[in-house]
Amino acid sequence: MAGSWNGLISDPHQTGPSALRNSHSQVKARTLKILSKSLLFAPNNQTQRSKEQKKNCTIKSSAMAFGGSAVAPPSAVAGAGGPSGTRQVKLERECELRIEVSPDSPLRLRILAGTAEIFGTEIAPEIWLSFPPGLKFAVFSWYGATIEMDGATETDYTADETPMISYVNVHAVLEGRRNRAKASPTDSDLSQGPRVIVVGPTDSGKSTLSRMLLSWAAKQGWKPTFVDLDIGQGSITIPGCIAATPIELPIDPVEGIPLEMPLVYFHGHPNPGPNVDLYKVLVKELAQILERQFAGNAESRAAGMVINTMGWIENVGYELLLHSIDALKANVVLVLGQEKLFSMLKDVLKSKPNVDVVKLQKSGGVVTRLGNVRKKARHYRIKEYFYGPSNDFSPHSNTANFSDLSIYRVGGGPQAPRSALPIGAEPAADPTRLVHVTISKDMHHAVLAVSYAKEPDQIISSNVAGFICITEIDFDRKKITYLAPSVGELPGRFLIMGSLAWLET
Ligand SMILES: Nc1ncnc2c1ncn2[C@@H]1O[C@H](COP(=O)(O)OP(=O)(O)OP(=O)(O)O)[C@@H](O)[C@H]1O
Repeated sequence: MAGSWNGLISDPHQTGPSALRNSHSQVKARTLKILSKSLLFAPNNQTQRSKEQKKNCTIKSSAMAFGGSAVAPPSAVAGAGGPSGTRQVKLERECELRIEVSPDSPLRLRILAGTAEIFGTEIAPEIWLSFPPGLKFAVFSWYGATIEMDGATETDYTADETPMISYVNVHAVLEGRRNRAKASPTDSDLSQGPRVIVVGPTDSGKSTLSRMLLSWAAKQGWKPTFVDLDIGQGSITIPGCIAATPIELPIDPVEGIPLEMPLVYFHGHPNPGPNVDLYKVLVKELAQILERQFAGNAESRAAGMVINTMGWIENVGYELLLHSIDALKANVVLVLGQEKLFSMLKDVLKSKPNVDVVKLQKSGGVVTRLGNVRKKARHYRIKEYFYGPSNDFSPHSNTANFSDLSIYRVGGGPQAPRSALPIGAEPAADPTRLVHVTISKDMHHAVLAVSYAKEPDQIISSNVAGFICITEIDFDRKKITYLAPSVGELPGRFLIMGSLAWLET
């Protein structure tokens, strides 16, 4: 093992982000073609920006050095209550500026001096970045920085106590494992890099930690695979999905995960409750495809994966976590902010000596989101899918005949009539039964996934190309009008319906 999970790294220059840069830029030419089918439908004008970001990303290895954690208090503290206008904040080393952008207007921010990063991605000096209303984030500096803000915030304050050192220590251990995997013969088990799963209750900072680990790894030239199993607040595509995508560059702090080639499976609901078995089936499907992909690509196998999970950790939620750990063969379990979950997992996984269960502190900056905020966030993710994070995509309103589309639901309906069952047995709904749906007025505003399946019986095991939202149904002319991310025919005729709906406001 290349270091301990909670110990400090003695030589950050060996593990800092630029230490591996050259060796990895040599392998970069072999572009990762991880996923056979991409989200064709997804608008894709984020690439250029990510590349520019990369040009500007120059974290030096020293910027990731760490040691003690006692830090002098920051010299500027803006209190809650929505300061506005242009102002500067001086961040001391290993401190962070926590910001909730005003719900009504965007915030501009730039680095005037020093270096700082947002959730693992370094911010280019002097360039203004614009953050959308309501966004919650932190600007962290390893060595100190002066930040300028322009616009209103709901709150902004600096914090000198963060768990960042323990997080970067985890990164360093993962880095060691990736290097060891890369140096191992490709046909040996040792060539598999870390498969990290981040677990914890809702609002413990799972997505944020996943993002940091991915961005730090990408910064060093790895292309780790991000697997997002959080169907409520997923960050790869719209809610109701599980998805995976390679991360080739540090994640853009404003635009998020690039939608270049995600592998997406549609559950259709913002929590697994309505169809727990389907959730398991989809996680298994996704795991199998990734397994195949890793088998043929030593580079992505060595880089490994970071898996984000749901905050549902009790009862069935806990079972689903165990199922995901098993299906994706996770070998590092990072438990955020919950002692009970940590000891339960440690206990149940002690029979697997190759699995490390590591407890990490939750950041005090993580914002708790109530039900209505989560609902809003889901709505915003769907809007973002069609219109882009900066409202710069152009979705299209298209029309189709009823007969052109075949819409299915997964689950529901009795599996067999009572008469066909053994005496005393109750008919149960088959969770993976496909049910053909007749177009009705209830489908107004429904968000449907477009399946890559060629035949109905392939629908459950197929990934999806993208999504449409039904905006109008004309029963007289038997026509449906829908919003799609692009013009032209749908990439498949089979559509999957769940409970997701979106009303453009
Ligand atoms: N250090 C921080 N400072 C300010 N905001 C933060 C910080 N860390 C996380 N946040 C914000 O807190 C919110 C919750 O964090 P995050 O999404 O990582 O939690 P989560 O455990 O994944 O939640 P869930 O399980 O509900 O999806 C997000 O809006 C995130 O941007």
